[in-house]
Amino acid sequence: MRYPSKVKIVEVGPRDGLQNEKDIVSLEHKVTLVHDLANAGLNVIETGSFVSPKWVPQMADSAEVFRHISRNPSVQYTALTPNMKGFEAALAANVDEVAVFGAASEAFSQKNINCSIEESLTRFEPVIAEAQKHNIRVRGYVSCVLGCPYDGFIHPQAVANVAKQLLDMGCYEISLGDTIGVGTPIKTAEMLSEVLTVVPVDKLAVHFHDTYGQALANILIALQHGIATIDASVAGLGGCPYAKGASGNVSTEDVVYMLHGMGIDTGIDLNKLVDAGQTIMRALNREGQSKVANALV
Ligand SMILES: CC(C)(COP(=O)([O-])OP(=O)([O-])OC[C@H]1O[C@@H](n2cnc3c(N)ncnc32)[C@H](O)[C@@H]1OP(=O)([O-])[O-])[C@@H](O)C(=O)NCCC(=O)NCCSC(=O)C[C@@](C)(O)CC(=O)[O-]
Repeated sequence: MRYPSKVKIVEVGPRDGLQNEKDIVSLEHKVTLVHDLANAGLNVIETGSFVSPKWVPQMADSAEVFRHISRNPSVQYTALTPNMKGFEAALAANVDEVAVFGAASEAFSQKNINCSIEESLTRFEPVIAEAQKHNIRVRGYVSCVLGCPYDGFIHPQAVANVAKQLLDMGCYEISLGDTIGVGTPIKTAEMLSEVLTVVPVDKLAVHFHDTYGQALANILIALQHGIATIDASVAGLGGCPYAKGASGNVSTEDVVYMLHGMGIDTGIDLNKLVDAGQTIMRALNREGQSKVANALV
């Protein structure tokens, strides 16, 4: 079996990780987290989200987070932008890269961004066009690729359709999100095989939540399909406020440990990453979800 020799980790902890925290995390803790992650060698950090503060109050200070971070030139500091209002705020905050986020499930699209899949793609069009004018790369997320909290089963063809449309619209990378972490390895393989008929492997990323403890097994399947970009969240922080019951993302520490154990390079210092996770979990006053971090500590 051939595996990629190098994997890009997209660290989503400061955004996907923190967005579901009930108590507002202080600006200082958010900034420290971003700095610690950059120090650990992460070079793509999803730092915030320019969404409605009524919908996701925890992300209301994203512009402030961007203003207060000291930027490491080798790091891309990215953010979610669901519409032009979000994109304009991201531009003002000097974000390096933005992401639009669609879904393979109609019900989730309505609950999460208050519009149908088709309407969401129409809203993304000007965001992508404007980003291109400013030489800002746009990532496209597809949520609920292996199941939806409202619609249940999602057909792989539905995932492939949205992924292909986002690619054709100009997204440079498509991240396939198992938003509620229900996927299992064979289902993951079936979904990836379908998406790979329309999206080249070097344009794909995977984004697993670990609700049912399947994330690492599913990531292994993605690696076997040649996918070399993996989203993860330090200490396994996370969950989506519009996907009830969804637990955190797969923890970055666990992914890095597995990849290094397979001889795959990530450029990340695992000990510094574990420290970053410990620091944010102390601030949140609870234990992190990373098995590797808990074992090492
Ligand atoms: C998309 C909207 C805004 C539509 O929400 P809406 O209510 O339909 O929007 P609207 O255009 O009618 O505007 C309503 C109000 O929101 C304001 N507004 C409008 N846009 C913005 C903006 N960008 N930034 C700040 N404010 C904004 C707007 O100005 C107005 O303010 P008001 O006049 O009432 O005071 C809303 O549904 C929303 O913000 N949703 C975000 C939900 C979200 O962030 N979910 C979590 C991220 S997705 C996820 O976690 C999954 C992922 C990506 O990780 C992958 C995976 O795990 O699978």
